[in-house]
Amino acid sequence: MISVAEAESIILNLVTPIKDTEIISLEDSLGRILAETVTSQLDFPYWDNSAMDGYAVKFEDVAQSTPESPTILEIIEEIPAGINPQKSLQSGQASRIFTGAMLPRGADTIIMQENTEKKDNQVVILSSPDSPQTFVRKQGEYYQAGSSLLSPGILINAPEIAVLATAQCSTIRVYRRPRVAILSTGDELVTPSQPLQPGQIVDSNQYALAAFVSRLGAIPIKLGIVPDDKNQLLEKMKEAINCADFVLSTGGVSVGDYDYIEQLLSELGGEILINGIAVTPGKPLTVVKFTNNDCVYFGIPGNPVSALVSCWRFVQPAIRKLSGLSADWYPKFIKAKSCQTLRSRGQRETYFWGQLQLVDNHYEFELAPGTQSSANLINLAGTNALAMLPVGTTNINSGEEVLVMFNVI
Ligand SMILES: Nc1nc2c(c(=O)[nH]1)N[C@H]1C(S)=C(S)[C@@H](COP(=O)(O)OP(=O)(O)OC[C@H]3O[C@@H](n4cnc5c(N)ncnc54)[C@H](O)[C@@H]3O)O[C@H]1N2
Ligand code: MOO
Ligand SMILES: [Mg+2]
Repeated sequence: MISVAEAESIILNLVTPIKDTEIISLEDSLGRILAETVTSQLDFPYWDNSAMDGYAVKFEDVAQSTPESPTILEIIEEIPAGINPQKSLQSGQASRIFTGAMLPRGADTIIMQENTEKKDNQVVILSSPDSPQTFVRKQGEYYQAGSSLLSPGILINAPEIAVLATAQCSTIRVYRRPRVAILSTGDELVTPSQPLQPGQIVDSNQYALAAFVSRLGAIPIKLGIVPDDKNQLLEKMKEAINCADFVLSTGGVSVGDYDYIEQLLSELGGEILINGIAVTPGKPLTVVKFTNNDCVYFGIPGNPVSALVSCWRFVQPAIRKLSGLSADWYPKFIKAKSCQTLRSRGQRETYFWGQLQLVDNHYEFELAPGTQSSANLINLAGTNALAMLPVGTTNINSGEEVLVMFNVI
């Protein structure tokens, strides 16, 4: 068996990022990966404008103002936001102005309303600003037209959408979404709506993995349940390999008489790169490459917790790289105080599921209550993190520090 670090590196080396792109609207861009450098022909701010409700003035007019010796200026214009000022300020004059409104020609300073008194068409300036340009947002201060605004390979979330909208990018070039085929294998499996006969079990993996794939911005292609029958499996596996960038099948990767996946992958011409990792849960994870069409096949263990932990630890970085993200592929770990004693045999990198919480300015890991068994998916709900004991560590006492992987979705 290979180590988790070796497996991670084999998997990431195997993955070629998607190159195909498509043009989509800004409205549809949430969760997509930008495929081009975005530049704008507009400066930002677009023009000099006011940061306060108040008066636009010439600094030299008001530089000596105090409550005892105020400056009185004539108000020549009112400039709400969205209006193009019509008048140029001369010495001794002010324009009434509001937050976000364009500065009139001749003005270089804003006096906030609280430091003034209005008398008919005059304003009394009661205090001096520190310097010219006070409360002026200068054109191009945040961004100059033509320079790079956003780089390819970034994930588009609310902040990026704000930037794209302000740059008037109504259409955007993004990488196409990865296609991930999902199939569940096992004679014992039924769908959540089928009545359960003795010995059967509901296929939870199909739904959990589809949700996981969607959360990563990829397209899940649910191919359903396939019985432990070599011919049917072979056909479904072929279909999966031909329709997707990645295949995630669950079950049939251990050593039982009905565990056919590895044998069938060889028959299909796949090159088996991983067939067992020193990790728990998830030991029998099998990773296979198909050279003829770039497809990567993940034979994921059937136990429901093993399936999700394998996805979080090994498939997630691979989908991130595949999707065109330029960085941020790897799982994220931080140190946290363990609220329970964690025990492992020390022979495999061991993952425990539970919740990471910020308590009084430090992170704590709360183990999911009940049995930590790879067949017990019942206590998975609420899981947002995995505590990890490396090979060689057999015990973390309650109150001691443990490494916690927190990008668990
Ligand atoms: N002699 C050995 N037996 C097992 C070993 C071993 O090293 N030697 N490893 C164990 C470990 S660890 C795991 S993990 C499992 C992996 O099993 P498979 O990937 O072959 O999966 P199955 O045998 O098909 O099923 C295992 C388990 O999971 C349930 N299951 C399967 N598919 C689903 C699904 N879609 N939704 C929900 N639950 C599912 C299935 O009913 C079994 O209970 O092997 C151990 N055995
Ligand atoms: O490794 Mo299995 O994945 O522990 O249950
Ligand atoms: Mg099995």
